[in-house]
Amino acid sequence: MITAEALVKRYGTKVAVDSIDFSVRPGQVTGFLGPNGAGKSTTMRMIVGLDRPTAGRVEVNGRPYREHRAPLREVGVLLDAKAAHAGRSAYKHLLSIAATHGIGAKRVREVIGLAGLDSVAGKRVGGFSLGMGQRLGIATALLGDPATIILDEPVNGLDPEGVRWVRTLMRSLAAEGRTVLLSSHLMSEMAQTADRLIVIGRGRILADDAIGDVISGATRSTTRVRTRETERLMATIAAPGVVVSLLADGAIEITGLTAEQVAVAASAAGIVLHEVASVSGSLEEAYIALTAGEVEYRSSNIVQEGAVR
Ligand SMILES: Nc1ncnc2c1ncn2[C@@H]1O[C@H](COP(=O)(O)OP(=O)(O)OP(=O)(O)O)[C@@H](O)[C@H]1O
Repeated sequence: MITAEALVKRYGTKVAVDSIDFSVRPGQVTGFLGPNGAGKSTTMRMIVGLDRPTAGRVEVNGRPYREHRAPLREVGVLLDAKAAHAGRSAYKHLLSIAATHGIGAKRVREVIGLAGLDSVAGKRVGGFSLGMGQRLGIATALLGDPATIILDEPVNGLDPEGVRWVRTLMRSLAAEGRTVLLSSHLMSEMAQTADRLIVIGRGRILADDAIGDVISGATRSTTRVRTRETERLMATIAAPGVVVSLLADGAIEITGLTAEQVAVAASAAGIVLHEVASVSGSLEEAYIALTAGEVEYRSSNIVQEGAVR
């Protein structure tokens, strides 16, 4: 469990984290999202005692990180995958960290296997690809078999198999009752991995909820219908607040009525529907909507994607 109360970090006049409160619960994967410069890394660094809060507090399992007697066994962290000593082998790197924390060589071999590094364990870390470095970073985070795991962009540089591995690993760690906090800019991946989301922008919390509620709160659901009697259906369902758009593929998209309401109205009018479906928004749409006014670094020419209307 991670809890933050009125947590603030200022660098000179720059407010990186602006008095935020949140809790990250055990048994779930919590996604940490926000535009570049939103304050995610700063918050994660404060959680693990690498940065001192300007005000407020943040605790892991009821205590500030630094006050834990065996922090590596309490919290596993991946903040910078390039942090490993380049001249050492992966095995020696892990062994040296393990040795200073009273962790045995057996656990080192376990995490090497868990991270899929068996075949390269004896190779110099300096020659590792970005993906191998990420795997080593995750192995390091798991070394102390911690109850809380914090990973900043863990899938960065991983191939599709590696991305899936991280997803499965995070889900299974949460299923074991651990607390998992994960940042990523990959929305589709986050949508498949996280149970809850904390979204921040310019150091403030924009959303903190179950992922489905974040999406439904920030996007609108539409009803997608296909019929040979498009015009009659449009006349049947016409009402204030109901907006109908004809899509390029011949289907129609309706806002303001649920799929059930459309089906009932069509049935009462004797209109045959070939397709009727409720289409909810995506996490990417929700994220873009939530962070629209909060982006520090934005490209000047944003192309709107979407259906032809
Ligand atoms: N050591 C520092 N000195 C001064 N400003 C800093 C420092 N570290 C971070 N900042 C600023 O604080 C803000 C938050 O940065 P942070 O790295 O936490 O964002 P982030 O959400 O992790 O971004 P990204 O997605 O790009 O990693 C940014 O405006 C950043 O420039």
